[in-house]
Amino acid sequence: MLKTKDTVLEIDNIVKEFPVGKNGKMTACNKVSLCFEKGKTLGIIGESGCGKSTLMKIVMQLEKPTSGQILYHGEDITKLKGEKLRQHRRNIQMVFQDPTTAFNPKMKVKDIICEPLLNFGLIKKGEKEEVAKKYLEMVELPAEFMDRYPHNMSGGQRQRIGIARALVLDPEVLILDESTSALDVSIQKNIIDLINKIQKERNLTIGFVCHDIALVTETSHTVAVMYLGNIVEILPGHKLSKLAMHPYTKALMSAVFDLNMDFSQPIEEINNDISNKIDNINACPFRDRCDCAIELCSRRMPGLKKVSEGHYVACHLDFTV
Ligand SMILES: Nc1ncnc2c1ncn2[C@@H]1O[C@H](COP(=O)(O)OP(=O)(O)OP(=O)(O)O)[C@@H](O)[C@H]1O
Repeated sequence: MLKTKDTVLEIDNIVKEFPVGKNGKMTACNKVSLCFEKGKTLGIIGESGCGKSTLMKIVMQLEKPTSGQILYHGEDITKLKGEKLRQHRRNIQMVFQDPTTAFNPKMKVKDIICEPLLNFGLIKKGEKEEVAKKYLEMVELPAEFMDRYPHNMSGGQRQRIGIARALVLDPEVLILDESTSALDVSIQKNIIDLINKIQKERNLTIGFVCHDIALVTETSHTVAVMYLGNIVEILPGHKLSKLAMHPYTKALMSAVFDLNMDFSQPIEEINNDISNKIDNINACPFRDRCDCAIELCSRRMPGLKKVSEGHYVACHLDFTV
């Protein structure tokens, strides 16, 4: 995935290893490179344990990478420390899966929304009501909600407060890590519509991590497919079902879109034992589950190759024939 003049944030060759046992290690992200474009949504999909959240935590500076860089407008933010890092945090904000756990239950909505601004000394206490009203309006909640406590709200309403709080510092990039997964389908749709609306209004750049492939397809301009720490395919979101080429992406898609699927049969589970698989850097990580695997797949890791504009696949199969 190539950097363009509109690239805001670049994940550059990120490796994240976690220690396992006494001397072992597990690679949660293996040389991942991705670009976030101004005003666009980059969706990241893949089964549980493939490394999506770890990657987003590195982007958010909640985890340090083992190697690689995160470039925000060309500056490596993994090297930032102290006040520079604190100030940088305003640029990239995150909405968590369950905002309830992130909120102080003793704080009123207006305090929750305004806390980041007060922390940065950007408003005075007397301005809280005015700011809370503006942001409640943005997330389509009535102004009276400012005096409520989080436990007096529904899950969807709480998530709207989470979005308001994340946007109050006017970040350029918003990371949504399974931010709608805990909600009912109809509420999910409302939240996604709201995020799409805010994205257009603010030209917001979004990173969208989600299990729901249909939702990602609908929302993301570009989708990156992750398997055992590796990006195996990158393609335009709205063409995901039509253009998917990597055998893993196709398997994911068929599990979602095949209406003739026999649901009485168990869906094949991901092998979560990542540790001994991913560290074989001389092989394709998907080879053991791939019906199309050839001899080369066991001895060489395929790199991402461009197959058409905005479409990259990491597979030894020849897609030109
Ligand atoms: N702090 C940690 N220490 C050790 N291993 C970790 C740590 N954090 C994550 N992992 C491992 O790294 C791998 C990737 O985890 P991660 O949470 O990034 O996956 P994910 O794709 O976001 O999964 P999910 O969708 O279930 O949240 C997993 O095997 C996980 O067990």
